[in-house]
Amino acid sequence: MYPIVLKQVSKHYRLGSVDVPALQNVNLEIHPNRFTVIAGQSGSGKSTLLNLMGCIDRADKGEVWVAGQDVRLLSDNALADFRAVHLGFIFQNFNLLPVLSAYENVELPLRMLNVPSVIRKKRVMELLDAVGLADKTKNRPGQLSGGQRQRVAIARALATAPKLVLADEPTANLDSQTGAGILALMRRMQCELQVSFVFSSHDPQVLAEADDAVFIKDGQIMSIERCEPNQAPVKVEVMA
Ligand SMILES: Nc1ncnc2c1ncn2[C@@H]1O[C@H](COP(=O)(O)OP(=O)(O)OP(=O)(O)O)[C@@H](O)[C@H]1O
Repeated sequence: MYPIVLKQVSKHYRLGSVDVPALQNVNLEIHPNRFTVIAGQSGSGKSTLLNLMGCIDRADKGEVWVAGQDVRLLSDNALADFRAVHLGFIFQNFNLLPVLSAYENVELPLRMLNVPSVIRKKRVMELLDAVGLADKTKNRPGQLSGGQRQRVAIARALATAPKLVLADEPTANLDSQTGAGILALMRRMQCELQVSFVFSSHDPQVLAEADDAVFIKDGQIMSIERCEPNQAPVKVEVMA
């Protein structure tokens, strides 16, 4: 099963009396357990696409299937619950709560799902250990470097064991060396936990790490390249 399927998806924004087309008739399948990068220039529609995949926003037209669910059928409340169970999110600005410690930030999604405290503690400590921050559990975001904050955000995104993590420009606010470390960490977590990662990015470093690359321009998919290990990328036909 594909973690995400989009069929003929369109999205417009209204800016006063002006209609802004952000996505037009997008057809896309995200393959499981891979790094998929949505690449395109500023304003091409990457964030809009990621927001629809992450059930943060709704399409005007077309079908969005996430983890086998047609998300059009879910009410706003059901959609929020669905997101909490099935999806993890990583943002370029980390979006950690500044008043909470690293431990509490990672614990939060588990609290929201009423996971018992003993299980929460085990899970949070395992994840903070996995991202190399076992000694920073009490630090607040303001007491961590940018790379360390993004590590906390990765641990938080994985806390509920989602099969799909969406990352909006995850390396944009990091220097290239720290960004490379973050990408390597996400790759390791992907392999160990069998998670699909979907990134939006114009960072060449991120694109170089992609298994699958989706190139978008003016709200339309221009091309898709899928790359098997140790093989040259294969261009696949974009569905009209
Ligand atoms: N809330 C909004 N209201 C009106 N227009 C919007 C809104 N959000 C995005 N747009 C427009 O929709 C189009 C796609 O925007 P989107 O943010 O998805 O692009 P992007 O590729 O993520 O850009 P960037 O790389 O700069 O973040 C652009 O023309 C943008 O101006």
